[in-house]
Amino acid sequence: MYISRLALDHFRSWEQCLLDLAPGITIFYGNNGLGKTNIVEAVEFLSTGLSHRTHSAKPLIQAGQSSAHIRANVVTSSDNVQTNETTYSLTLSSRGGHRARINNGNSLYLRDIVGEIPSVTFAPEDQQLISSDPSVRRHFLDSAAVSLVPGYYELLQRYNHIAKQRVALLKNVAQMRANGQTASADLSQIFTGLEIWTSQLVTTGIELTQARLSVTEKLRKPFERIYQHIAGTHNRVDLEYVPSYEEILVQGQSDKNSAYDDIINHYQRIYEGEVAQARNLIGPHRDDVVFHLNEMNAREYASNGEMWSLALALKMALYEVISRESRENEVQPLLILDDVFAQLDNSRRSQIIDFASNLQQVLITVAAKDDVPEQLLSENMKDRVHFVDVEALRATERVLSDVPDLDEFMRQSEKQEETQ
Ligand SMILES: Nc1ncnc2c1ncn2[C@@H]1O[C@H](COP(=O)(O)OP(=O)(O)OP(=O)(O)O)[C@@H](O)[C@H]1O
Repeated sequence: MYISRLALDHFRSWEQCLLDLAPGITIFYGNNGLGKTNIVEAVEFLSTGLSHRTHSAKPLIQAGQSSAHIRANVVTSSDNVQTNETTYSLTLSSRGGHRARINNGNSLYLRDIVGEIPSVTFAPEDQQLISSDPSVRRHFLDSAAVSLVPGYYELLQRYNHIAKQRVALLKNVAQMRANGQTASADLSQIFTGLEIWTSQLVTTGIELTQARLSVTEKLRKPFERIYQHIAGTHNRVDLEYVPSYEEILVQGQSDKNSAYDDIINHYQRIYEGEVAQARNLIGPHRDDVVFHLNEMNAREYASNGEMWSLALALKMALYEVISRESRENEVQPLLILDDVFAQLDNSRRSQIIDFASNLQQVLITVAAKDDVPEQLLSENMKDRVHFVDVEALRATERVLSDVPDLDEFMRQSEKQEETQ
């Protein structure tokens, strides 16, 4: 699978951008701040509904605009013979409620197309995957699960919505108590609401926890094998999912109902604390993942280099698992390497290039052409490696941005091609 054409409209710093892409390795180069990461971030968002740089879609929309568009023509092929071309388009709105479309079909939600173009992104932020706070590791789990668990994106959105509603009610209770309203019809209505939202939170949270558990289980073995390949077979590594709903691990996955009862009891025990802090004190939004390196918690003991290797092995494992699971559809995920070479030593750089060399499509960003590793410039890679000068692309944008509407813009550029 590869993207043959990418069009952006009011996405981050891009007023408009139209790019034809080929299978193989495409390297976007240009000075800092030109918009290289913005291009690959658009692909990542279209693929996963998530960005490695932001938790909300708002910053993805060009400042001063109310919406942004991403459109990608995706070619699926087997044995390099093109079999199908599909156009995925997504309109991000600053008011939320993003809309998507496949070819000229009906209007869809973002959740309907998430995972259709599987991808894995390596970014400089990966170095902090092991060491930084749990939200970064949860983001990794979510981006893995959207490609591996059908319906996960919607489940996550649902959970976040329920969690927000529940917090609003906890705040109401705290407010009413502060005002001395300890018994009123309003308060008993809030209690009923709280009971309903808690029940929904637990049901959705259990599903989310089980999905994350299954993703971690799928990653564990390939992660260990790949880490040993990178760092030597004497190393033992493991991945441990630490769910906030620890009752799930005690009960075992099959016993959903008794886990439900135990978690509801847990919420009852911590109710006073939740009201005092106006927060959901337990739930998948507090999950974490622990990396064990030679029986030690890597977060506390691993060196910087080891943390890089753990993160690379994890991402490579994810790539392998997604490839394996989508094999029957003959879909090979896209690989995005955003500005990673400058931070890696020669050995890790080689490992990542060996990994990327034969994949169907790899999108790479580098600040300068000199940052491109030698291996990618060798004679035998010549036919597979393509370069995009992002400064020149910006210059084209200025000409094309006279056309205000993306659809019109796409039609014009297609017509232009036909006449050439
Ligand atoms: N929503 C937005 N609206 C307008 N401009 C934005 C928006 N979000 C980011 N930018 C601009 O995009 C630019 C950064 O783009 P990007 O991160 O793609 O750069 P880059 O070419 O990858 O640079 P580097 O090599 O430093 O990583 C910055 O100038 C930033 O101000």
